[in-house]
This record gives sequence, structure tokens and C-alpha cells, in this order.
Amino acid sequence: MNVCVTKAFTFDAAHNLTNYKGKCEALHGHTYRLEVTVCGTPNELENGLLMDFGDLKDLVNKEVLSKLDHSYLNDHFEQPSTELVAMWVFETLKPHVEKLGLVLTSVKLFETATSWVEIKADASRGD
Ligand SMILES: Nc1nc2c(c(=O)[nH]1)N=C([C@H](O)[C@H](O)COP(=O)(O)OP(=O)(O)OP(=O)(O)O)CN2
Ligand SMILES: [Zn+2]
Repeated sequence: MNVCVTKAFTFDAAHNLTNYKGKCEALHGHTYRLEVTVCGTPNELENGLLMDFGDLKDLVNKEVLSKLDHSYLNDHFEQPSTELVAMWVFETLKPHVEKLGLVLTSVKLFETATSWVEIKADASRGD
């Protein structure tokens, strides 16, 4: 049986879209919501935990939120769209999750309550 664990986070950041015509070319900010899901098989379960929620929190805080929270996203990304930030989050976390013998299957990044991007990977192959 495939088992998945998800942890949700929020962080605050400012950005302005580049090469874009519309209100989002102006400097503005969001409280982003980030949801990270890792999956594995029962064989990898230890003490009933696939991955401790606290360990997933520490990993995301260290590798992602320490860089993005209260930052100006244009300092990190040429185009700080939700798509490109979510792709970076996925690629940043993937090797760390794989080291644990688990698969990073989903990164969801909400720019607002009604607008989000999801990056999904196959639960068994992790790509
Ligand atoms: N595909 C994308 N479209 C847009 C992005 C993006 O990252 N990817 N970003 C923006 C802006 O950054 C904007 O801040 C968010 O846009 P939007 O969801 O339209 O925000 P609203 O608060 O105006 O949403 P409403 O639900 O319509 O009030 C634009 N597009
Ligand atoms: Zn925006």
C-alpha cells in the first residue's frame, strides 16, 4: 500500500512579474501557502511513521522557507511566477526526500486562496 504524508506551510514574500502586462507587473506581496507531499511503501514505515511531520517541517524550513520567507522573490528568480517558484521547490526538495527512500509526489504552491500551481510526480517512480 502506498502511503503519503503532507505538510502545509505559509510564507510571506514580495514580487513583481517581469515581461508581463497587468497589475502584477507592479511590486506586491502574497502570503503563499505551500503543501509538500511525500510517499512511500509500507516496508519503509518505521514505528508507524512514513516520515515524521516534524522532520518534513524541518526539511522544508531549512531548504525552502529559510530562503523564500520575507524575501523579494525577484532576487532569486528572473521571473517569480508561481510555476517557476514551485518548480524550484520541487527540484530543491527531491534529492533530500530520495535520500530518505521516499518519493516527492506533489508540491502545491498557492499564490492566493484561489490561484495555485501543483507539480505532481508518479508515486512509484518519483519523476
Ligand atoms: N499562471 C500564472 N498566472 C499569474 C501568476 C502566476 O504566477 N502564474 N501571477 C499573477 C500575479 O502574481 C497575481 O498576484 C496573482 O494573480 P490573481 O490570482 O489574478 O490574483 P487576484 O488576487 O487578483 O485573484 P482574484 O481571485 O481574481 O481576485 C497573475 N497571474
Ligand atoms: Zn503576485
